Amino acid sequence: MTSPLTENIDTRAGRRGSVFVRLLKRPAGAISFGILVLIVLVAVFAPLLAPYDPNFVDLSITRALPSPEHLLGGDTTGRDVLSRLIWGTQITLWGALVAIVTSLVIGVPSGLAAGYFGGATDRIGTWISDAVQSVPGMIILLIVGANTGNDFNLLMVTVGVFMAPGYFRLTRATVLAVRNEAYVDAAKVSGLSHARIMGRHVIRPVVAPIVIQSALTAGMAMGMQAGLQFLGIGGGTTPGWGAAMNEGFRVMRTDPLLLLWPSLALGISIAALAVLGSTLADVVSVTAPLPSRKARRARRAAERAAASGEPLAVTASTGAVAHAAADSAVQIENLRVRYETADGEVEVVHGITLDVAPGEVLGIVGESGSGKSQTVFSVLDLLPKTGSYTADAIWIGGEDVTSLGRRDRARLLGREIGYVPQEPMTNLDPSFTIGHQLIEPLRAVHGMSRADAKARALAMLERVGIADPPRVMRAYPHELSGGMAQRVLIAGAIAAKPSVLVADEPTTALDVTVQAEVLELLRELQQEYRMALVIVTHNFGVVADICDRVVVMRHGSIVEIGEVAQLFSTPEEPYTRELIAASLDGAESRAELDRAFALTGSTAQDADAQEAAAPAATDASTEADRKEVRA
Ligand SMILES: Nc1ncnc2c1ncn2[C@@H]1O[C@H](COP(=O)(O)OP(=O)(O)OP(=O)(O)O)[C@@H](O)[C@H]1O
Repeated sequence: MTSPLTENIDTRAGRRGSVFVRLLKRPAGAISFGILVLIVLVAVFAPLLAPYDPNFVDLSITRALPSPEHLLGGDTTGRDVLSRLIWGTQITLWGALVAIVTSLVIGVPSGLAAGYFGGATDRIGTWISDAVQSVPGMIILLIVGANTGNDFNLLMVTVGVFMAPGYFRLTRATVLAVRNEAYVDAAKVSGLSHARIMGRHVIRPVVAPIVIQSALTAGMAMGMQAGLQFLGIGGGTTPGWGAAMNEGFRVMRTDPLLLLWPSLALGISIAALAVLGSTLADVVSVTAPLPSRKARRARRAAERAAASGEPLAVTASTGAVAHAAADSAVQIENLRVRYETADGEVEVVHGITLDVAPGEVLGIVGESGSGKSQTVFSVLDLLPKTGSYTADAIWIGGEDVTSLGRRDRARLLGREIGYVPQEPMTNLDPSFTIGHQLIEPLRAVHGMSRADAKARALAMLERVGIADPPRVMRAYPHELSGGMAQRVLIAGAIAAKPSVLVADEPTTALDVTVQAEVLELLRELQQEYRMALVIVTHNFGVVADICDRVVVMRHGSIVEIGEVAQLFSTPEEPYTRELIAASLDGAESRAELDRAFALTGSTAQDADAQEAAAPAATDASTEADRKEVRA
């Protein structure tokens, strides 16, 4: 029997094959790769391949033309040209390797830190990178050469330092593009450390551009090294290609072959590296990442505000609290969120106060742009770099977290607070299997053994209604439907049994048939684990279905807070009345649904039960629908 997962599998990735196979399928890729493999083999086996000692002088072959004994002839001092070229391959590749490793070691971590942390780290890193680029490299190389007795390795390290800004800029730009991706936020919320997020999730998209850049940089390093030896710097007695070119250049008129051989070797190597780099770029087809969810949302909201002529900042209004801070699961006092924009600082949440009791379900409802997400992002400490908040206090689990350092604050994530995002797909890292993404936080944050973490992950997947947990553990995110991905994220969010679960519009990105199941699942889990649940939504239907109390927000302020039943029956604010009318207008009531089901001989509850029993099958049809729509 085919499992729902198999039905859902998107086989495009498999058909495309690995990058390496695709590279070799292109003639340019195969030829350049073949040439480079040959060059590396020559370098590695130089002692076996070279027929003579590269420095052995036999005056009888001085400036000799090619012959069966000396295939490329002899040089001006009577040494075998072929042997020197073969040994030269080794020294040339070694020099390029030293330069590349140096620039990678300096450029990639600093670019990663600058892009990921931004702010002062970014400014200082960029300033140093610009400064290094503005220094005349050749003069520094001459100084290093003169003061170190032309030490070859030190010279190549210096070349590496001057090439590091290339890696810095590339890494920084790539990280800037992904650092606001939802899966990076999801990794933060699951409690992973910055170092781990950078080392596992942020570095992935950097790898392909770095490999491509390295192919090009290797060619440049070879050219630099040959250039230095050509100028008589760093050559010494080493038979590098640059030194051979220097010698050949001096006798170019009488013995042109002595210049030809090393020039050919260098030219072919650099060309092969350049062709390999550009073919690799084609194969990987590195495209600019899409703008992040937050950026898209900010842009949409700004466009809406501009179209309606509404100012972003409105008069502040505070909410009310129903529980003492120490008894609350979450309590926020006078929260303000601000953003730096091109027009200066803009306040988008204006001093709101609210609380959530342990085991309570609180809905935060409001139209798009009302500040719901900014409120929960502040609690989760997930505001983007341009955003900041101030609050008199934010209590989580009876502790005021505003007095905690960033590190201690981050420790709460994944333990005290779980987070279920709006867009399940973008919150899963496409580079790792589902199993890895569930197991990693359990091991890193909760110190579980691999076996325990795996058992917990499997149990959680089963609990959230995944039909074949072992199979889903081995799957990649693109192999899941939206509903399955959201169940996976819910499993991850509750795996550590947090006391508060924050769900930011958890059903918005899902098919309507799956929305009800996911809400039902959240409600069941909230009751089973006795968690507080904060659910952000723009839909009063969701509020009516699942919440105990509701906070109505508009333009960054709280309009009304109340028990759901009371708010529905006697809303105090005209805006709440409008919102309820707009949300429920046209929606079928439970009674209507039951009547409809009665005609077919079943009830709405029966239908819910059937859906819950076959969630993955519904997901499969959802995915099929999605594919149809895509087609
Ligand atoms: N990065 C940003 N820069 C500037 N303003 C921002 C940024 N992100 C959000 N905002 C602004 O903050 C306000 C509140 O946004 P928020 O994301 O909280 O809205 P929301 O109520 O969650 O809306 P939605 O239902 O669309 O998610 C909006 O006016 C938005 O323009």
